[in-house]
Amino acid sequence: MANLHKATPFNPQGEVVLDCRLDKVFYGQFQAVRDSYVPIEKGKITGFIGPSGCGKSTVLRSLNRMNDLVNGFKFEGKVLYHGKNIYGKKIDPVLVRRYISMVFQHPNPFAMSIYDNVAFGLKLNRFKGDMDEQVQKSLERAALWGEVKDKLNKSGLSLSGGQQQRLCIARAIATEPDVLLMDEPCSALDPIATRHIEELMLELKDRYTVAMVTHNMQQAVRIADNTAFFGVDVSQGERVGHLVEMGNTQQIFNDPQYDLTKQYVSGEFS
Ligand SMILES: Nc1ncnc2c1ncn2[C@@H]1O[C@H](COP(=O)(O)OP(=O)(O)OP(=O)(O)O)[C@@H](O)[C@H]1O
Repeated sequence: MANLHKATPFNPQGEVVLDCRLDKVFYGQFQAVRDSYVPIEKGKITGFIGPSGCGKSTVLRSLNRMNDLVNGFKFEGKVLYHGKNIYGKKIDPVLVRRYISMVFQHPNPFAMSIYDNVAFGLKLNRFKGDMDEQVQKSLERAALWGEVKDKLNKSGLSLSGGQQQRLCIARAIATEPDVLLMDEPCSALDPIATRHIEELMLELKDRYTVAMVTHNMQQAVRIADNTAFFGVDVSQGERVGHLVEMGNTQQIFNDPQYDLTKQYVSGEFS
């Protein structure tokens, strides 16, 4: 049997909010991910990079049980949130997603007003405070308030792509989550809107812990504090994604431990 690569565990200096050990992740009979230990450090941006199909989104979506909704999904491992396993028997996945929120690749505002988009999760969670204030605060934190304050009743779909993505971020942070998971949040945006979102993410990390999938290595260098590089293992005849290496972003890009990482970050394969 081939000697399977197992990454040297990354030990971050700071507090770990999500301590994630993904032993095996399946979609039906297909194993998508193996042996990946991915600690997410508090108040930092962690970037997930790697070639297509290496399991970046699968790992990200496993961190708030978003994949539970996929038929045949099976998770072996642990995701400890402040020490508690989110896959524990008595854990309510809806509550998990209240604290570990998600922003998707394509801006997906609901077909409702800007105000209602932000208030949506608050109503779902039976928010008891001042709704107007919370909606305003969320839009301010998402750097969108100035652009929409006079048209809160207009449809969220009437906004530009970059504004829609900021609206989705406002919606995601309205319930005051702890962790924001972002799956290629800028891939559908132009460079200016991308720059806005990146600046916003740098501001948000003071308040929220962020984990983000990106195909853009320059983006990882610009904004990620830590980087997890995933690869595809074909040694057993199937294509199984796994963590190759994780560390401080500077170390991953300037002094990687493994040849595979070196080749990827230098653009020798993609
Ligand atoms: N819902 C699903 N059902 C079955 N297989 C899936 C599902 N989602 C992903 N996969 C498979 O799992 C593997 C990992 O996919 P995933 O989307 O996590 O990779 P990725 O690294 O994010 O890819 P990309 O960079 O292309 O978005 C792929 O082989 C993919 O086809």
